[in-house]
Amino acid sequence: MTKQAQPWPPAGAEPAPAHPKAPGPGSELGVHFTECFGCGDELEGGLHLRSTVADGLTVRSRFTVTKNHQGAPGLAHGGLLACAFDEALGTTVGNLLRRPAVTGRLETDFRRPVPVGSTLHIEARVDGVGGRKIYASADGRLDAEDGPVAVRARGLFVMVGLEHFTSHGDPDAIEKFREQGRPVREDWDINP
Ligand SMILES: CCCCC/C=C\C/C=C\C/C=C\C/C=C\CCCC(=O)SCCNC(=O)CCNC(=O)[C@H](O)C(C)(C)COP(=O)(O)OP(=O)(O)OC[C@H]1O[C@@H](n2cnc3c(N)ncnc32)[C@H](O)[C@@H]1OP(=O)(O)O
Repeated sequence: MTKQAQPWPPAGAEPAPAHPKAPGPGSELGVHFTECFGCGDELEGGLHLRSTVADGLTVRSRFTVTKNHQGAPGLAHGGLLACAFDEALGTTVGNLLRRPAVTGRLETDFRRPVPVGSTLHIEARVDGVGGRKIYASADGRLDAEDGPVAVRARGLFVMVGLEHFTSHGDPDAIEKFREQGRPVREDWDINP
């Protein structure tokens, strides 16, 4: 049986303009939570992904693969590459639309091996919105912004209210998150 490619974003999705208070081109997005495995600076073995707004609805992220991220000897583990894309897509959605959202679905295509020591340059964009659903996609290139594509990903994010985090998360960690003062500021649209 032939598998039919599904349109992306799906029919019915609409273009999603950046939030009026979204950080502009050239803005460094920083760490959203210091204990985050994707971007946090407190975890030695974390991915330490760093992100910068490019233009429009695009964010460029960088992640250097270390020995902490291996699957096969000397090569990145696919699950950790998926984590890097979850982070890159999530930070794109969160910061540009300024709505709390969580990953509902994440698809990854692994096209080339990613060696330890290489840097993955991930370009992510918001493709559209339909109701509470946000569609985003990203390409990851090896060692340069115009390097060969190693990984591609698509994510479906679902807008949630703050209660998603307060009712399911750890109160102490949430308190630490609040004390860090980021990224929930007055200019976020909190209630979906
Ligand atoms: C003080 C607290 C902190 C506040 C934080 C605030 C801001 C965030 C901060 C910074 C942002 C910056 C950076 C972020 C960086 C990285 C982000 C990483 C993101 C993650 O790593 S996050 C962890 C993994 N993630 C989860 O832990 C989610 C577990 N999950 C659930 O919590 C529920 O499952 C939920 C909420 C997803 C939906 O549940 P729900 O009950 O609210 O809504 P429902 O089920 O009705 O879905 C609504 C519509 O989405 C469609 N839909 C849902 N899932 C789908 C799927 N898989 N495939 C296709 N469609 C799907 C339905 O079909 C329906 O579509 P329709 O409306 O058309 O019917």
